[in-house]
Amino acid sequence: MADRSERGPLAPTVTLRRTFREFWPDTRGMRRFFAAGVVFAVLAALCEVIAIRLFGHITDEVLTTRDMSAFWTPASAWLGLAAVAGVTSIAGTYATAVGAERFLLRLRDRVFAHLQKLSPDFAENRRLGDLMARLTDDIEAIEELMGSGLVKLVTTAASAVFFAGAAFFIRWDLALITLALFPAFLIASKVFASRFRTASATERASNGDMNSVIEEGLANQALVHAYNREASESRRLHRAGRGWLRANLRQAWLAGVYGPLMQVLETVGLIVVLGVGAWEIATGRLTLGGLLAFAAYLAMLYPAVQSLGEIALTVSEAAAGSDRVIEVLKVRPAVTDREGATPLPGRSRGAIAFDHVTFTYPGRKRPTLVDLSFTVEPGELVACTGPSGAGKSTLAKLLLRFYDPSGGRVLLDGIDLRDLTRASVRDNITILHQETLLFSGSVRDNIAYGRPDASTEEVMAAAELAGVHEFVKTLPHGYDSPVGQRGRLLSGGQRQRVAIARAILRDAPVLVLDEPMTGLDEATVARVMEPLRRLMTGRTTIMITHDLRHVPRDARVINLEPAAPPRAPVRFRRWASGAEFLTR
Ligand SMILES: Nc1ncnc2c1ncn2[C@@H]1O[C@H](COP(=O)(O)OP(=O)(O)OP(=O)(O)O)[C@@H](O)[C@H]1O
Repeated sequence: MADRSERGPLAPTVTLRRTFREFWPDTRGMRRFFAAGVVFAVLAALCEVIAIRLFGHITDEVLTTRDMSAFWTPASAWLGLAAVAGVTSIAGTYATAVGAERFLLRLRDRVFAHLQKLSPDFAENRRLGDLMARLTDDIEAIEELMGSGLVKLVTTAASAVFFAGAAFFIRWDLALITLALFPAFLIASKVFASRFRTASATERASNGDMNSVIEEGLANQALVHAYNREASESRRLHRAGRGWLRANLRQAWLAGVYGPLMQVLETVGLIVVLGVGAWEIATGRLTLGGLLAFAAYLAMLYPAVQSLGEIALTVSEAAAGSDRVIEVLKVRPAVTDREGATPLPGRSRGAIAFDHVTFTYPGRKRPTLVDLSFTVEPGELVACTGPSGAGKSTLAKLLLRFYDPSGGRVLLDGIDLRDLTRASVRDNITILHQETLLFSGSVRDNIAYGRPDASTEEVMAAAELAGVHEFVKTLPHGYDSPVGQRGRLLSGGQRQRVAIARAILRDAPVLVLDEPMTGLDEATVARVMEPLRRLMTGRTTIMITHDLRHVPRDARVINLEPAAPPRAPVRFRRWASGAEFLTR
């Protein structure tokens, strides 16, 4: 069998201006740190300019004349300047780091908060490792563009101006000759920057691919072992790693060629200066100290110009990261609170109605639900059955407003869910999923997840009702025992009972059970059933299940058929046993 593909598509390229428009507001509050970084770095550069001038002075006044008495004053000044340059440089680096780290924190928070607003299906349909890479490495790349990169750009440009200015001050005509090389610098960096951007985009995407393979492989390790797929998973990682390696080598090659090319240009400049300078000294228009200082300014100026070119490469790399983050930020939540939406007044009575609901998933052509109508009275238990793919779980997603119907209405207490705030709808509904969802943390943390303010007594009482107490007694640290990643340290039945305790503690008036018995054996089902009945008591319950054996006898049964347009309107038919079928 062929191995699964691990390559995700490259994110669409966005312009630098769009990147700045998107992220510049996030630098609010940090700009003063970046400004301080610039000021200190510029001060340090100024110190260097003066130090070189002192070096020229010492050459002419001490070395050429061999007069030691003229040495001490400029030498002490030079030392003082070096100390000032050191301190300002440290201050600049630290201020920039403070701004950069705070910006990173804010940006990560923002992107994560955005991801949290998207429908849960979004994360499920994406490769988690790739999403994680966007929240870590790609965000760092954006910081390099907007924060430390910008500081570097301004300070390097300022240094270049200082060194060029000082060179002009010594000999403007000589400086003009050397400046003639600058266009060559700029053309070279432009040519390299576009290639570097393509290589960086590939490298970013490959990084996401590798993360995805590692995340999936570790999360599904039991499946990998059971199916003897260790070697193929390793091959997948190797392939993703090779993609990353190729992209990195391409970057290294470009950076490697770029450096020496700049050096050649730099050397040409220096040789021209020395040649012309020697001739000027011979004609007495320039001192040796002047020429050496000029050459030293040039030796500082060229790396600064080279750095400017390198910043263009960093910008390319950062832009590739920002493309990937903007791609995620552009995804709009499937559902938002409409203007004027109000919270549900008080606790819901638990009256639910689906009124001619039609629903098509975004990006799908065929509807999943067509013209579906039914009601559930307060406190009633309704079992929803039907073949796989009929749309049973979709019904739960509409009730929790993960999506809005494409046609018709879903009502809670007679109010269209779209007129209510999402938070108040979800506060009144608890869902128990097919796969019990637990966070790594203690048993207590997981039970209190829906009500973090609950007292220990309340947690214990819920645990008692859910049958958690009997197995918690056997755990080494009782309620403080860790449940492991996704609750893997507990058995399936234990996990389900923790989830029931969590639901009992939350005490919402509406309960949705989405195949809560899936994967449990008969003995475990029997143990879970009793706590489940306690949970259902007094609540409106929709129980989604394949298996009618788990449905309590007093339940009204709704059978959902897969949508097959064109369809006739939905109507109920009495079933011999008293249950009802949804038919079309
Ligand atoms: N996020 C999604 N995006 C696109 N289509 C989806 C999505 N989730 C479900 N579907 C499609 O909607 C249809 C109904 O899915 P749903 O999960 O509601 O069925 P179900 O009746 O609960 O099935 P099962 O009993 O197997 O869990 C399926 O054809 C499925 O492929």
